[in-house]
Amino acid sequence: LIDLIEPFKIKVIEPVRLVSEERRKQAIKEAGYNTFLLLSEDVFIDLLTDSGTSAMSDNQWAGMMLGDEAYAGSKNFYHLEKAIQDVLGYKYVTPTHQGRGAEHLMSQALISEGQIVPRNMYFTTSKLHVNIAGGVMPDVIIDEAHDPENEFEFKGNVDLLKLQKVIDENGPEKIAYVNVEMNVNMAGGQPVSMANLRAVKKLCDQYKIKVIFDATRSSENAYFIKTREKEYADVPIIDILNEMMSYSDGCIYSSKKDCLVNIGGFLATHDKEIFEKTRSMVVVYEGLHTYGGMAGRDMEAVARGLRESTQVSYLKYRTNQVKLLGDLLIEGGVPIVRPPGGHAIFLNALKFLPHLTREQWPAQTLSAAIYEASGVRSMERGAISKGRDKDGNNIFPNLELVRLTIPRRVYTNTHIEYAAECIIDLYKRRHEIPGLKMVFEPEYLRFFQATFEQL
Ligand SMILES: CC1=C(O)/C(=C\N=C(/Cc2ccc(O)c(F)c2)C(=O)O)C(COP(=O)(O)O)=CN1
Repeated sequence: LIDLIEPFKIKVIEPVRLVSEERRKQAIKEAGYNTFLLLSEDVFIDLLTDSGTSAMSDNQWAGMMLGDEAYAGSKNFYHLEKAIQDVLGYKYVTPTHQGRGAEHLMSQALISEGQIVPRNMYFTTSKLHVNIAGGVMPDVIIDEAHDPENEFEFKGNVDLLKLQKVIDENGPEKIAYVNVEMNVNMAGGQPVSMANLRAVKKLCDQYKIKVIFDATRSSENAYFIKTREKEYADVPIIDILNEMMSYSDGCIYSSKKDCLVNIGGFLATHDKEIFEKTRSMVVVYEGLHTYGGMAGRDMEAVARGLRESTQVSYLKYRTNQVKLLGDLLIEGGVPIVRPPGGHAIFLNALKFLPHLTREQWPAQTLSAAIYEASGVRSMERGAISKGRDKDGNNIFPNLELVRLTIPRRVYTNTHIEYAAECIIDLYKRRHEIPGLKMVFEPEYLRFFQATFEQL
């Protein structure tokens, strides 16, 4: 039990309720079988996302009362800047309203038309911002990451041969930067090893190619380095993070995950030129360079949350709670991505619903069916999220997944057990689940607003 014990006691609660089965059937129909379109009040256990859904600590709430809402020079910005310098080791910080704000600035600052940004598997908003800036994002993740059953413990790693090939085929000047995500979301929350980060930087330095991290879940990645790379077993998380970030020129960071807050983002860098470029742009799109679309109180919460996220007792509890869900589902015979990720468990919808064709959207179908059966909300992370290729054809990735994303410090293990039990029950009657057809498709990031009907 010691591995699961919460390093906190609960001071404030928010009531949740399980609405009737009849209401759930109606609610998911009204939502067009898209869990993004459900009302929060109809959701019992919300495993849609870990983004912005964490519970803050009393230390963070106290910080909210200390918001310096000066337009310029807010003291909370300097607390945020200091926290980033201490925890991540970057000297320069540009605040943004959330991760997408940082992705927008970084892409616009570093990418010119036709350039290439190789990345260890795509992320939806990251890829879109690269495309908007005129770039393309080839996938350079290791092959193991595309195999849901492969148990390699660093499935987020960059495949150095694939990266070398992209450089050789296009020439280093065509590479805007190499983009490395930590605890790769679309691969199942899979970490990158320190050895791999070091090797990527070494390769890029040979060609003077910049390395930009997506450090959004870097605290959880640091914990996996500490527990899976033996030379780091006795190294403090903050030192592991500093070393990780030393293998980059800068990062974008959505604070809404590992920083344990409801809103916020930033861009941080060692490189004064990148800083000057993004700092001059932030005033166009986000706000002054000392608030970037956040209130002073929110910057204070991020500063305190970033430091809290490096506590081993917290990271141990957090990642073991995710693993608990994975272990229960494996015990129940449910096909999931292995090994369990840092922030979520991903169901393999192709194996869960083998009677459906890809055009019946197995992951979308499963996500809707789980809500109807249990009031648990999950997220489609398969072909609907992947979208269409440049010729407008649907892409059907190997990973047709449903993400069960565990918010930080929110749910008890009883909630986790309830979710597992319901999904195992659904698995036993999986052949009864009908497929879906898409009836509305928006232009951008279709998974947020597309609607479906049951076949
Ligand atoms: C690794 C990375 C992210 O995970 C991320 C966000 N993630 C979300 C929210 C989300 C985003 C895109 C979707 O297709 C999605 F359905 C859900 C999530 O749930 O996982 C962002 C962007 O950070 P912002 O959300 O603060 O702007 C940048 N980088």
